[in-house]
Amino acid sequence: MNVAALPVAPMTTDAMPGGLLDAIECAIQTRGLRLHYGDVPALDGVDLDVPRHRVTALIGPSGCGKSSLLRCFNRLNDEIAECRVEGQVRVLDVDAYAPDVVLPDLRRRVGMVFQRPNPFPMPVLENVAFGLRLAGIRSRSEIEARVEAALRAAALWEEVRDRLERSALELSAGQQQRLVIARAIAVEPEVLLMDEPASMLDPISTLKFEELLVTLRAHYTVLLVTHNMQQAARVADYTAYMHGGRILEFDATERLFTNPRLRQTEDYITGKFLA
Ligand SMILES: Nc1ncnc2c1ncn2[C@@H]1O[C@H](COP(=O)(O)OP(=O)(O)OP(=O)(O)O)[C@@H](O)[C@H]1O
Repeated sequence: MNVAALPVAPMTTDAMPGGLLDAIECAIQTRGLRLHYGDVPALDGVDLDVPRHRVTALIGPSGCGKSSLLRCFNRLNDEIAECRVEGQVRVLDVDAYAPDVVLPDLRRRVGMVFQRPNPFPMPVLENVAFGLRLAGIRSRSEIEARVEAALRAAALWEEVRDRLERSALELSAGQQQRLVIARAIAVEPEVLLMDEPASMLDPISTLKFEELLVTLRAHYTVLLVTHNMQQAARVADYTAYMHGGRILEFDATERLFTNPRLRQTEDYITGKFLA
C-alpha cells in the first residue's frame, strides 16, 4: 500500500467542502479504501479525513459499512476470514496496512469500544489494569495510580472507588460501558473508535456518556458510530454521512444537520430515508 502518496494537507473530495480541514491535523486519512467479504463489497472507495482531537460522528443506514470502516483503523477486520482490504489507510501517520506494522502497537494507539459493554469477569481494578500489566508494568503503586486516573477520566471513579475489588459484572450497564472506556484509556491510546457505544444505555447513562465524550476530546481523537441523530448533533464536531460503502457528505456537524448539501443526507437525518 502506498501511503507516501498521501498529501500532508487533506485532499478535497466530493464528500468534503473545500478548505474545511485545511488548518486541522488529521489522525486518520483514507483514500480509495475498498473492503470485500469474499466477493461481497462492503466499502466502495472511502475517502475520509478524521480530525485530530475532535469528535467525528459516522452516521448512515444499517449495512452501509460503518463498522467495517471502523475496524480498518485497528485492523480488527484481519480477524475475519475472507475479508480483503485495498486502498490507503493512514492512522496516526502510519500506513496501517504496511507489512511492518506491529498489530499490538497499533491497537494500543487505537482503542475500541463496542456496542455491548464487555468487561472481563474479574474485579473492577483488574479490568482497568489489564492492558497495563500486558504492557509489562509491575509496580503496584503505578498500576493503582493509572487505574484511578483512567477511572476518573471515564467519570466512574466516584461510583467504584469503594468496590475496586468487586467483580465488574456487578456494575450496571452504563457503569460497565464507562469501565470499558476506562480500560481503553488506561493504556493511553491516541484514537478511540466507538461503535454505537450508547445504544444499550438508559437515558441517564447516555447523558453521562455524552458528557464524557465531550471531555475526552481534549486528549483523544474520537470516531463515533451512532444511529442517534440527536447524539451526533450534541457531541460531534464533525459528521460524516455514509451510504452504500462510501462517504457521501462530510461537514461540521452543525452545518450538516442544518444545511446538508445532498438530498440523500437530508432524507436520512430527517428520517425520510427508505432503504
Ligand atoms: N463478518 C462479515 N462477514 C460477511 N459480511 C459482513 C461481515 N460484517 C459485515 N458484513 C456485511 O458488510 C456490509 C456492511 O456491514 P457493516 O456491519 O459494516 O454495516 P453498518 O453500517 O455498521 O451496519 P449497522 O448500522 O447495521 O451496524 C453488510 O452488507 C454486512 O452484511
